[in-house]
Amino acid sequence: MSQRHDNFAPPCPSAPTPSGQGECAINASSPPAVELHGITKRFPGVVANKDIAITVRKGTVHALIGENGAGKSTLMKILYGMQKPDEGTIAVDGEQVAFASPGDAIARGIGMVHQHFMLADNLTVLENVVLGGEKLHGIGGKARRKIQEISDAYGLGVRPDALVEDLGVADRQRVEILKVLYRGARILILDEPTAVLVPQEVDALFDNLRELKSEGLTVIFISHKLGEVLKVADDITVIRRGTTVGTADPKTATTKQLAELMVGTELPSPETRESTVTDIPMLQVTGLTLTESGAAPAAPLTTAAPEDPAEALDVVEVVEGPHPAVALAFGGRKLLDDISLTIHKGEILGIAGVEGNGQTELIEALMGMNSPDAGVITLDGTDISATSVRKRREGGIGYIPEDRHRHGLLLEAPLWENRILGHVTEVPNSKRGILDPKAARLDTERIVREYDVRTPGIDVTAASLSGGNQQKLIVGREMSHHPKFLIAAHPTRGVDVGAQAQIWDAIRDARSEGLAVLLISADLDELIGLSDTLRVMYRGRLVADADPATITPEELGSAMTGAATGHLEGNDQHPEDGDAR
Ligand SMILES: Nc1ncnc2c1ncn2[C@@H]1O[C@H](COP(=O)(O)OP(=O)(O)OP(=O)(O)O)[C@@H](O)[C@H]1O
Repeated sequence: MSQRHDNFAPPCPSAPTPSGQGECAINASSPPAVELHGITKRFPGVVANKDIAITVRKGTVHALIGENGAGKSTLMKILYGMQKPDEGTIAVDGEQVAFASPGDAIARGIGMVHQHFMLADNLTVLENVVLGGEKLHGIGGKARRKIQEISDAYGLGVRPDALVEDLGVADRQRVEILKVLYRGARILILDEPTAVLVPQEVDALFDNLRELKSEGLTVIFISHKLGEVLKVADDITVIRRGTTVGTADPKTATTKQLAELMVGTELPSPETRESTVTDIPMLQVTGLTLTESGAAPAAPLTTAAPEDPAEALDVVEVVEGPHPAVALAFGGRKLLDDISLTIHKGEILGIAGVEGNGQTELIEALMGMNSPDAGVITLDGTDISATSVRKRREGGIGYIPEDRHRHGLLLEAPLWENRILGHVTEVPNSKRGILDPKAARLDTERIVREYDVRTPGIDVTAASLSGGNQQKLIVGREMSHHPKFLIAAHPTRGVDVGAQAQIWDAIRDARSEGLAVLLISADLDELIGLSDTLRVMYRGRLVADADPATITPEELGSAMTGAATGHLEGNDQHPEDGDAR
């Protein structure tokens, strides 16, 4: 497959070129916002960045794309002072810089918004923004005025006194953006900013980005969503296997061309194949209810390195919350409100919903990680409502978690131990109840091969894999146990287009052999394309059904924000939901 296309130019040279030479032409009077030249970064067994050259023009939105493990995050961490390059130079606004820490980068006007938001829920927007930046504008009236001023200037619509826990995902993201602007950022790095947004929210974010660049700010963002990249970027740099392979012009390039340049394959489509839904129920949930103060916190799998690997590789213990009657007496908010659903053998049931509407609690209830106040869960005809996480896993539940760092991996453990995680008693990890590291290692090597996990070996830690490669390892592990029922939460989040197709294929192949799947995804194309049945979750309730064959992402997106449209088969009276509300 050709690596270069007519629309692609070689990487920009480090020095500004005279005008009239395509995308690299930069107004000589205005130095580029960022110039990276000859950046090389090595990790044991891996060259993450190799002689990278990128020129980011001031006042533009610059997209960084590339397959999983290509080196995008490493490069941005270098620009933000989180990591030091082994070789190469960085120039900001035409001046060479060397950052020892993010503090140095912030002082030079560089801000980064991470994929995982870092706001304190129980504080207000104002408190979150000033936290750690008290010296800038104090903590009172001056800070408030500054926040309002920034919010108005860039159309962010942020309310200083709102409590962060009351804000949706898109609002939180705007607070994060405001926070870096408050600290004086003129160059913003956004790491996969649209991964958690519905289509309408993506459009609003892009309006904000346009606003920022019209004020002369520069945005660099990492994304795997090529359609969005073409919509908002002024320049696109493609990274492949650690090095820049070209820049693309969003005015003329297509997603197909970008995908080819990135991974050498065509853009996959998640369209559902022929239906394989049977009438045999695999998972049945009736009347599942969970109130806020009764919700048990979901403990992490464990992050400390334990002495006994078998102990570490087992799954969480449930922490009991207060008695349900106590919780109700205090009038807790319902996180799950009388949820009933059935997933049949061979069926993928997709749940659409803005994050924070009960999806996490539903997953935790199905896995046995919280204690619902009421409701019955049966798996393949057996009541599992009161069984442990381990028993549910052994009973055939596969689990691709929402948060792979909290619930999917032991970050400091090697890959082969992560392959055992959650399946410690099962073949091939154990033989007659005794751990079999040799077999587990061999099987890890198979998963690495089959799922194309890019790694120098199976003894490196999970933390050293790129985000997408961590995801491939988890999917490979879960599918290897041939579950009866799979909880797939954002199964392709952070995964490049090539690996995405592979994960979709793995799920669909297993479905055609009878796997029942609960699919939760913020990627509405994926949700619509893969699901046989769609339900919409809003404020802890399943409020509507939709037909994946006819619904559009936009229609689904508005239903998710609570405004069910006529295009949905509005479903206050779904047969399984009990009384109409
Ligand atoms: N701290 C580290 N130690 C060892 N190897 C690392 C470390 N950080 C990154 N790597 C390796 O460097 C390479 C580039 O990783 P990076 O996270 O930059 O990729 P990426 O393009 O951001 O991928 P993704 O799209 O999956 O997030 C990968 O092979 C990764 O395993």
